[in-house]
Amino acid sequence: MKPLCVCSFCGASEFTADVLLAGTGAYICGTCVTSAAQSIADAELARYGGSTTDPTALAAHVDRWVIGQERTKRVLSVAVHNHYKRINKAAHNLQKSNVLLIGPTGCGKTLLARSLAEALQVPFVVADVTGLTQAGYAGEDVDSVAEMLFRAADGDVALAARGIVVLDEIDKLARRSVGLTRGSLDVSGEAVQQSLLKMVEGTQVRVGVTPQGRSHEMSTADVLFIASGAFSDLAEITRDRVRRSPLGFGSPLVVADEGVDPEFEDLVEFGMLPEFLGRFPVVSRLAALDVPQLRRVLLDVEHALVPEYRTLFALDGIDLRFTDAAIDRIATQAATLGTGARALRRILEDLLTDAMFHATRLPRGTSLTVTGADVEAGRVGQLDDLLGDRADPQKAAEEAMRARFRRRASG
Ligand SMILES: Nc1ncnc2c1ncn2[C@@H]1O[C@H](COP(=O)(O)OP(=O)(O)OP(=O)(O)O)[C@@H](O)[C@H]1O
Ligand SMILES: [Zn+2]
Repeated sequence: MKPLCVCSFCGASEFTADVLLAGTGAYICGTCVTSAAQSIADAELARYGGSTTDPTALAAHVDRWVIGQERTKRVLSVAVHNHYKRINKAAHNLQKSNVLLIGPTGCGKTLLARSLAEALQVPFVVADVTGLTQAGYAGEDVDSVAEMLFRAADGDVALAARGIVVLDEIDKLARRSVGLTRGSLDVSGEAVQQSLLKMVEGTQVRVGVTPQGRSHEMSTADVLFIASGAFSDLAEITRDRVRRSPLGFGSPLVVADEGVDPEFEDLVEFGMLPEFLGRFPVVSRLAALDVPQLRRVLLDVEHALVPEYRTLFALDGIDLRFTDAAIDRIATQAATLGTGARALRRILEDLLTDAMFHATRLPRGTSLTVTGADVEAGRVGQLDDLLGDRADPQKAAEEAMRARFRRRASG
C-alpha cells in the first residue's frame, strides 16, 4: 500500500514512523521531534555553564562596564552571538565574524572585548601585535598567541579553542610603517600581517609543549579575533576620498567627517593588506569619550575610579570626598590629554599621591575633600591644614631646628 503521509525530515511513512505529526503542508515523526529537541538542548548546554550568547543579554552585561560606544556594543554583541551560533550549531559554512575595532586610545576597545569574554565565560588574551614577528624570526612567535589562550584556559584545549583574542595595535602593521625596534630582524608590518592570516582564519597549532616533547593540537578556527587600533590618520584618508567623490565634492552633507565611516579601500590605502581585511568582515568605529562620559567613568560604572579611591582611603580610616566641581575639572582635564579614560587615573594618582603617602598619619575618621581648585593645583590643599608642618619633611626638619635654636636662645 502506498503511504499517504511521510515525515518531511527523514521520509518515514505512517507505516514506519512511531508518530506522525501534521503541520501546514508538512509532517514530522516522533524520532525527528526528539532529535530536534536534543539539538536545541545541546546548543543550550554548549553555552558554557549557563552563560549566554543572547545579544541583548551580552550588551546589558557590557553596559555595566563600558560607558558609551553604543553602536559598537551592538555590533560586537551580534558578532559574538553569530560566532558562537556558528560554533555551537556546527554551521561552519557561515563566515567567521572576526571584528576590527577602530578608535582612539583609551576609549574602551579592549575593555569591551574583555567584558564580552567575561559574559561568555571564555578565556581572553590581549596580544600586542607589534611584539609579534613572522614565524621563525626572533621575538614572540605568532603561535604564542595560541599558547597564551591555552594558559588563560588553564590548559583546557577545548576551552582555549573557543576563546577571544584581541590583536592590539593592529594599525602599527600598516604596510608603510616598517617600525623596526633595535635588535629585531628585518620584519615589516606587512610580513606580520601575512603571518597572521592563517591563524586568524583557522589553523592547527601546537600548544603546551612539555620538556618531554608532548603537546596538544589546538585549532584556531573557532577562536574569535578582535583586531584593534587607533588608525590615527585614517580619518584624513576617508575625508579625502569623500571629497574626491562626485557626491562629496562641496556637499554640505559630508562636511562632518565624524560621521563618515572608513571604507575597505581607505583601510587598504592606510596600509592594511586586502587579504587581512577580508578576514575581518565586521568593522566598528569608536569615538573618544566626551566630558560627560568621562564623568561617568569616574562615578558610575563597574569599577569606577572615584569609589575605588574612596575604598583605598577608607581602609586607612579616611573619608575621601570630591566636590562636583572637582569631578568636572578632572573630566575636563582628561578630555584634553588625548589618552582617553586612561588620563583619569593619571590625574587622580598625581592628585592623591601625597594624600595617600600621609593618610596613615591622619586621625581615623578624618574627612578629606578634593575641590576644583585642588584639581587645578594638582594637590589636595586641605592636606596641609590637617597635617600642619608634618606634611613636609624639609619643613618639619626646619621647624625642629628652629625649636632647638629658640630653646638655646632662651636658655
Ligand atoms: N568607554 C569606557 N567606559 C569605561 N571605562 C573606560 C572606557 N574606555 C576606557 N575606559 C577605562 O580606560 C582604561 C583603558 O581602556 P581600554 O584598554 O579599553 O582602551 P583601548 O581603547 O583599548 O586603548 P588602546 O588602543 O590604547 O589599547 C580601561 O581599563 C578603563 O578603565
Ligand atoms: Zn522523521
